[in-house]
Amino acid sequence: MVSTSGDVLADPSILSSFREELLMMADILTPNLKEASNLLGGMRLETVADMRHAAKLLHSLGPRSVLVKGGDLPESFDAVDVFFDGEEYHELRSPRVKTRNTHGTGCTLASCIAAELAKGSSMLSAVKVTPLWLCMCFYSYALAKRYVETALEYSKDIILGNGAQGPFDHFLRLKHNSGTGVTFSGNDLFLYAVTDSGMNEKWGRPMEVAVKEAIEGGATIIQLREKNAETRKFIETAKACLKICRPYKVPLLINDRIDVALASDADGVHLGQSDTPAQVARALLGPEKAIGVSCKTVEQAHQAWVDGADYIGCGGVYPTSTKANNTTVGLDGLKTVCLASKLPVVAIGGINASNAIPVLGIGAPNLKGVAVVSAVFDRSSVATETRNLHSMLTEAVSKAN
Ligand SMILES: Cc1ncc(COP(=O)(O)OP(=O)(O)O)c(N)n1
Ligand SMILES: Cc1nc(C(=O)O)sc1CCOP(=O)(O)O
Repeated sequence: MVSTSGDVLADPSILSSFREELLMMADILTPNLKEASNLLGGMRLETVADMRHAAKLLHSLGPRSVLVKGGDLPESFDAVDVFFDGEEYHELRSPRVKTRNTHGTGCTLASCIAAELAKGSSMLSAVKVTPLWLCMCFYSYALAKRYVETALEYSKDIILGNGAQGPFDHFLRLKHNSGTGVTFSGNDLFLYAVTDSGMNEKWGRPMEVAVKEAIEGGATIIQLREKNAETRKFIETAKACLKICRPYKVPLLINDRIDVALASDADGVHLGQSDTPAQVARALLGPEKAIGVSCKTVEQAHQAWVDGADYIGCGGVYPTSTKANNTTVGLDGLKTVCLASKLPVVAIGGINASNAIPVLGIGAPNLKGVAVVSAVFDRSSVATETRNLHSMLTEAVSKAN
């Protein structure tokens, strides 16, 4: 209706249609201060308390939840938004990004919320208007706000056009990969090789050799899983392996250790349920690094998505002797988690060339591949075993399509 800079984008005659027809159909209403004021007959909005009052009044007009955006609130150093779901208020604050490039932030935020809600649509329609639905709306908003903040920060110094405001850059994620040339996608999970130093020692192979052979055999992503390495040695190993992975554009993730991922500029981390929460990892690593989370249940898979993870690892599919006391979820457990997950999934646990095909055959489109340790690293030739597994998986997938 009205841009943050004050430009009127729709004729005031539209207000009555908004109030009488549109608002009661809306899942969420996301006015900026000027729009909220217009919808409420010119009410003055100068403080966060005013915004809370406005959110409540707007909610009474029909939308299921309201987000009053305070990006241009005069009395605040922070960007404060007020979210109201009819029962509870949430305030989200973030430092104001000093930039003229704010054109389109409101539309982007709303589109991002819509996209996040759409990604969860099956669960939304299943639970209808329950508290969980309201949570979904709030979390969609929180993810959208993080995206907008990151894009604003990324494009704050761009000089484009002569207007009072400039555009901000929506495509940062496509362009910005810290210059590494590696951007994670779900398809990277196809053949996930997870290292094990004990197995390397047994076969007399340095880690770098094992990683190189796995990549040459067709591994599409590597995870360094070093349970006993000293921190400095772990960082050095990670840096050495990154030199091998980068030319192939194969992402290299670090198991558990965010400090090692940061110090080595690895492409991300894989976290278990008792490790650093993914939400904290995301805040520490930023938006470009990949984050995977181990999940055995539907609830854990939902939380991983909410926390901003990029994929989940689900297992143990079969019993394994690589990880002590690991609970097996079986093919049925894997399928249940996959069908509930909005993130891509990689299956793990006891998978090898003799039993991988039924895993890919469970009938879950977001199951993107298998993660293996002993099937490739506890073998005399890592390259040969990886190549065999890769060609078997490729053949199985092409037959299924
Ligand atoms: C791809 C993938 N999936 C699951 C795991 C297991 O991680 P976690 O639960 O943290 O257990 P440990 O690996 O730390 O023993 C994984 N590493 N990779
Ligand atoms: C590291 C790990 N995580 C698992 C889980 O179920 O989350 S199973 C596992 C070990 C997988 O080793 P292998 O391929 O040799 O069975």
